[in-house]
Amino acid sequence: MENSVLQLENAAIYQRDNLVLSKVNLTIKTGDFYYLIGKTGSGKSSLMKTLYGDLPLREGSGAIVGFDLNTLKEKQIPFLRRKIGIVFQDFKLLSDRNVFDNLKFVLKATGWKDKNLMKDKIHEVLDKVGMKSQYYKKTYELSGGEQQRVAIARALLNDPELILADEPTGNLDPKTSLEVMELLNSIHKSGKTILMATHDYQLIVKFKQKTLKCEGGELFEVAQQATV
Ligand SMILES: Nc1ncnc2c1ncn2[C@@H]1O[C@H](COP(=O)(O)OP(=O)(O)OP(=O)(O)O)[C@@H](O)[C@H]1O
Repeated sequence: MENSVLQLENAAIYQRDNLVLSKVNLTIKTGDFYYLIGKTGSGKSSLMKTLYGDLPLREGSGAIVGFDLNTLKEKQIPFLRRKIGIVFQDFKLLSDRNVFDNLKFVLKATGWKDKNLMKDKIHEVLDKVGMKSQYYKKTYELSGGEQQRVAIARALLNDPELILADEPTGNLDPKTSLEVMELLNSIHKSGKTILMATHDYQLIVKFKQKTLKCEGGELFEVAQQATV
């Protein structure tokens, strides 16, 4: 489909030999924001991992940000990950270096060379997440919410076509979760496409978006949650 960034057709999602989801049909277009919900063990993370090349797509067809998931080779995975920003529940920042160097590490690993351009880009993304003034801090000096902001900044570095966020508020208290969600919402409003797995009912009620549910080994779209 013309402006789709993600398309799965009749896909089956496996963890080793266990079939986790079958008959998955999904199209995400530029500018969409989808939640991915479902009980623990229902397959949310397995689907995400298949999308960023951590699990192979063995059945059905799949395309993401211009890559064919059926024929994706190991050596293409870093290039795929340059075009998607991934945000994890546990932030996955490097604790031995400061905020600036965490982001510089990613830029260097993805082919950036010019020091001034790297510096400008790092300050630009940190500014977007409200962390510009804390660029010199070690990541262990930051609160969970601040660490997740830096992780979101990291996901924005290469101007991704799609952001995959797997339980981004899972380690945060309710107030901080709301703040991080507001940030993701503003990033969406600035034109980014987001797929976000979450357990957090508070958030999906407050910030209504299109919602996909994993249940009974299948994936389907459900009505947006009504305000309670
Ligand atoms: N590394 C693995 N090897 C084998 N099976 C796995 C592995 N990881 C997950 N599974 C199984 O795959 C199924 C789906 O797990 P998955 O982590 O995708 O669920 P989830 O919806 O993300 O759950 P949660 O909300 O708890 O993160 C579960 O039955 C789980 O036990």
